[in-house]
Amino acid sequence: MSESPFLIGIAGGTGAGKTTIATEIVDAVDVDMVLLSLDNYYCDQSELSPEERAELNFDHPDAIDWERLIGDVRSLSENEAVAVPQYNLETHTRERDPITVEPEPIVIVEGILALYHDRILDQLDLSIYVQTDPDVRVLRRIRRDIEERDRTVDGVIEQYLSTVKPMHEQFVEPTKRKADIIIPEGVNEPAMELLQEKAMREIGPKAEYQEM
Ligand SMILES: Nc1ncnc2c1ncn2[C@@H]1O[C@H](COP(=O)(O)OP(=O)(O)O)[C@@H](O)[C@H]1O
Ligand SMILES: Nc1ccn([C@@H]2O[C@H](COP(=O)(O)O)[C@@H](O)[C@H]2O)c(=O)n1
Repeated sequence: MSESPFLIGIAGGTGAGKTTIATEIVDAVDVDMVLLSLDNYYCDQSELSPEERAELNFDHPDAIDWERLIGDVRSLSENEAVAVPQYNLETHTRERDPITVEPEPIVIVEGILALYHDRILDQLDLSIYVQTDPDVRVLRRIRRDIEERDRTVDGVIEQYLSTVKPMHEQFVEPTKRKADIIIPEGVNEPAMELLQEKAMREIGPKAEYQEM
């Protein structure tokens, strides 16, 4: 692959539907893609006790290992493979072994702060902000965190009020102004069709070139 991949950033509050949108684009467009989630780039906290880890603020930009993320996005944009860290959201720790990810014609970077850092933003060809009502997001989050992240209702509510909501207002929501496109309420058919067409248009000539 000689050309640079097309880089898409998808930001938005917790539970907005970022992962769902990214996955739908990957599934619907007949081109190989890399999906890079900011959830993989949380700093390792294994030196702390489980109780101390659970108290951390995971919604402040300092929670993210930006150097690693910025380096990996740059490597993928230069068609180099990367070793993506694997993060365990139940234990708040980084797994021992990363997973090697090969470059592909489309790279999607997805996470609450995907549009926060200028060194990521500068590399993006298309920036998207998913805007979903806070009450919808928090209801989705309660269900997801209990089912998938081994959390309790009380824990989710406490975390939401103490860090998730204030950090959203301070750091996540303002990145909406940096987005090329704002998608309301997560996955919706017209928006998905437009995004899929856009991805195909951008990558079409490269895909044809690859087949030669
Ligand atoms: N448009 C939608 N309608 C209903 N449920 C949705 C929709 N989009 C996402 N969800 C659900 O909400 C939860 C959070 O969605 P997700 O895509 O993981 O959000 P994010 O990545 O923004 O945190 C998941 O359980 C998902 O299945
Ligand atoms: N150890 C961690 C790391 C992150 N979180 C929360 O995840 C949210 C971001 O993920 P989304 O899929 O919801 O975008 C973020 O709001 C953090 O609070 C966590 O709980 N524990």
